[in-house]
Amino acid sequence: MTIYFYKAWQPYGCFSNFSFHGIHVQGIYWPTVEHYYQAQKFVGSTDAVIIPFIHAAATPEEAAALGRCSSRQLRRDWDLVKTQVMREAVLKKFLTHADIREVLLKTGDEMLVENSPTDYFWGCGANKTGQNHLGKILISVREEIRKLLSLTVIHE
Ligand SMILES: Nc1c(N[C@@H]2O[C@H](COP(=O)(O)O)[C@@H](O)[C@H]2O)[nH]c(=O)[nH]c1=O
Repeated sequence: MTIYFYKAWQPYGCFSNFSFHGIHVQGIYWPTVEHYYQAQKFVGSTDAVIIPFIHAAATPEEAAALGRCSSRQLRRDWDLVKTQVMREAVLKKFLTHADIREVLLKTGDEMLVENSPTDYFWGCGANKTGQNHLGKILISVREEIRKLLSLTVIHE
């Protein structure tokens, strides 16, 4: 049975990038994957000054609002790198937090779908025809963690 998730306070909300499960990346702590992801849009761009503000945003909603501002200049390679940026952050999240790693592993081989009514890239969109890249990333992270666990013990 397909597992749908979207808002952090709904069932399987820990799969949302807006859930408060922080990650360390290259020595910097980010309060949510969403903070990290939105900030990466501006690495090396002329609008990189926004990065500390995204980092300091009190909520992921605020971080997303800053990152989604259409008048700012995104890094040129963003469309090429964004899926890999997201995958690395999501992998880090589930390697860092044992409780939600268990939730992810317990989903077995179920399909995971970000049930966003508006996002046809990361989610399935309003009519379920979206590409669901976040769900696909979670499934591939689930597989990678299973492989890692079969080889070694994860050190948090
Ligand atoms: N979960 C969730 C959303 N979905 C998230 O939004 C991000 C895409 O942002 P962008 O590339 O800027 O359009 C990505 O992390 C996706 O999972 N959006 C929301 O407004 N609220 C939410 O609770």
